Amino acid sequence: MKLKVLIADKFPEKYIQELKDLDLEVIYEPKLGENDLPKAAEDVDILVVRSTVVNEETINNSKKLNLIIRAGSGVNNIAISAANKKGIYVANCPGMNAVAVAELTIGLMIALDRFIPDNVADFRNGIWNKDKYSKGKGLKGKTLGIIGVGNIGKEVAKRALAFEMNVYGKDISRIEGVQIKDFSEMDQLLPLCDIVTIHLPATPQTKGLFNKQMFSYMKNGAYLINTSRHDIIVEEDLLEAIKEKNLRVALDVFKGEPEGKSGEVKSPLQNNPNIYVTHHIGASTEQAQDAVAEETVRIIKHYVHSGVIDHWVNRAKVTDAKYQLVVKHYDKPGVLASVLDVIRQGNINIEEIENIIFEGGIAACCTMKLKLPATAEMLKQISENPNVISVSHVEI
Ligand SMILES: NC(=O)c1ccc[n+]([C@@H]2O[C@H](COP(=O)([O-])OP(=O)(O)OC[C@H]3O[C@@H](n4cnc5c(N)ncnc54)[C@H](O)[C@@H]3O)[C@@H](O)[C@H]2O)c1
Ligand SMILES: O=C(O)[C@H](O)COP(=O)(O)O
Repeated sequence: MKLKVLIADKFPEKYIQELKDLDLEVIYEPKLGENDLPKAAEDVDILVVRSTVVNEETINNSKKLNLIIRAGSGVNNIAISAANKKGIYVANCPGMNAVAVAELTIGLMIALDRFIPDNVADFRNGIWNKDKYSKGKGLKGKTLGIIGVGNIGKEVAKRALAFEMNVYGKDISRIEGVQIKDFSEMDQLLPLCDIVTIHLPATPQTKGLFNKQMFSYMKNGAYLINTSRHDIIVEEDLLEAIKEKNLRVALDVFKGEPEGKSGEVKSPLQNNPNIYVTHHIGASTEQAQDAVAEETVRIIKHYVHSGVIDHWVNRAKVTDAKYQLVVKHYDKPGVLASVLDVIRQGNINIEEIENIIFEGGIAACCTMKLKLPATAEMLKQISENPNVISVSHVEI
């Protein structure tokens, strides 16, 4: 039976055809919303989404779902904890839309500095105002703080350096791959920045990070750009900070973003002259959408042909494994079963296991990560199997 793939978001036609060529049953329903998915994904093996929400109900209701691919970067629209409980893989396409988001970020930076959207709006309303709009500060030599220096943050850094800006960064990991000054504390970094741009994932640690306190560290009149996720900013605190400090702000994401691709929108940010909002278009260039779709097809192809999930995001980062047992053995039926039987009798849980065959198919090596140590007696029993070549056991 063919594997069934549901694509529940906009996806380029060329790549849908590539999936069909893999002998998969492909269902393309780009208009499905969060509430349609529990029924629509009930019977599919692979689900591909962009920002469409895959909630707990969709996951719990699914009968065969094995892989959810976020055709994009942020996976916060997927109920990962529910997927974990059912052993459903979640993967994404990291870096594939990074350039597109970086380009939008630079665009927003210039738009803020030169009041481009207001220029256009006035012109469309028959108003000429060279005087009012001739107050750009210029970007050269200004200090940019990049919060979250991952795939997107790095692309922003490269472009800002080409603009001859001072570029500083803050990340939980060491910043590598771009030559920018790495700050560990926001209260040290934010007061230096003329422009702050946020490129963080939405996680429990980043939720509400930009609150009253963070805004208190920012310079009067600084620009703030957020193209990541709305939850990182406390919007009420932002509105206060705009009043108090005359911050100027550009957002590609905001609270209450409509689920559909078109329709009405209502937000308390709407009538504030210090705020520009774009329509969550960071990733929406033809180049980025092609790159994301190509990567999605590659992930599916690799999974179908080898069972390997690339960019698997819900694999446990740490397990309870404390010991490693490596058994080299002749690759014959029943050898591994006998080793596993010894471990079972010792009531030890195997957290991870991998069996690799040497060229020629005669010998193999099985590496097991164990929760508890194997006893000397167990190791002796395993070694005594004539088909076992060697045994090693270490604490990890
Ligand atoms: N507007 C759009 O269309 C659009 C497009 C793509 C991505 N995004 C959003 O941008 C986010 C970033 O995308 P990316 O591709 O650069 O992701 P990424 O994973 O490559 O980079 C995120 C960086 O944030 C860092 N980080 C995580 N938690 C942190 C914390 N608490 N403090 C400091 N640093 C932290 C990580 O170490 C990493 O370097 C995505 O998660 C997504 O939400 C938006
Ligand atoms: O995380 C992402 O990749 C972006 O938010 C893009 O979202 P989209 O695919 O819905 O445009």
